[in-house]
Amino acid sequence: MTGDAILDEFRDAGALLEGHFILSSGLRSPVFLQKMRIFEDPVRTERVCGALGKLIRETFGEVDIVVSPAIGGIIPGYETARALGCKAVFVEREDGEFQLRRSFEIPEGARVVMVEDIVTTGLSSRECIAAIRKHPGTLVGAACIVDRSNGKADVGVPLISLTKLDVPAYPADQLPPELAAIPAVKPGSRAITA
Ligand SMILES: O=P(O)(O)OC[C@H]1O[C@H](OP(=O)(O)OP(=O)(O)O)[C@H](O)[C@@H]1O
Ligand SMILES: O=C(O)c1cc(=O)[nH]c(=O)[nH]1
Ligand SMILES: [Mg+2]
Repeated sequence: MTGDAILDEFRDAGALLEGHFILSSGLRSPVFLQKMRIFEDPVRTERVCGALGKLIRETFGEVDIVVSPAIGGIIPGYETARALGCKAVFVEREDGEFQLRRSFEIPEGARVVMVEDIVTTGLSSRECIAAIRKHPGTLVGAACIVDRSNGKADVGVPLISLTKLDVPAYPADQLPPELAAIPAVKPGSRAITA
């Protein structure tokens, strides 16, 4: 699947949003990829994650476990694992920090790939990787559907993506006037409390 075909999936799903968004990192952007509009469609999700699984196998070889960061990573992690024929587990926040919970295990000798939906700064990926590294198992690399950092994010292991984007993201105190004029919304789950 080409990078353009991936972006067409986002367009066709109504997942390519324009407005004023507060990203997980706190940065602001006029563009948001609402991946859940992809994941609401199992057939589209199978197509996209099938392509990610293929790229992972070509790049990293056989994999035993996919680990993803909740919430956004859970569905693509599961579907990519299905394409790879391996297990899917996820990390979730406990006191703000990603942890492997629910009796999930990453045993000694397991070949692990981290699967993220979207990478912007790479912060969530690095946090997920830090949680993975508390367990035995060998992290062979990281993969995402869209890399909004255009290849600039450093997650500490090789990161592959189905497509790269170069979209603006600004610190909150450096907004261009056209963005400052629009009320900001925060679609993601970081810092949401019960
Ligand atoms: O590379 P980063 O700067 O970390 O940004 C990307 C992260 O932001 C989103 O998650 P978010 O924390 O918004 O929550 P979600 O997974 O529940 O959507 C997305 O799912 C990635 O995990
Ligand atoms: O950086 C983010 O938080 C982010 C960007 C994006 O386009 N989509 C998303 O789900 N999260
Ligand atoms: Mg996320």
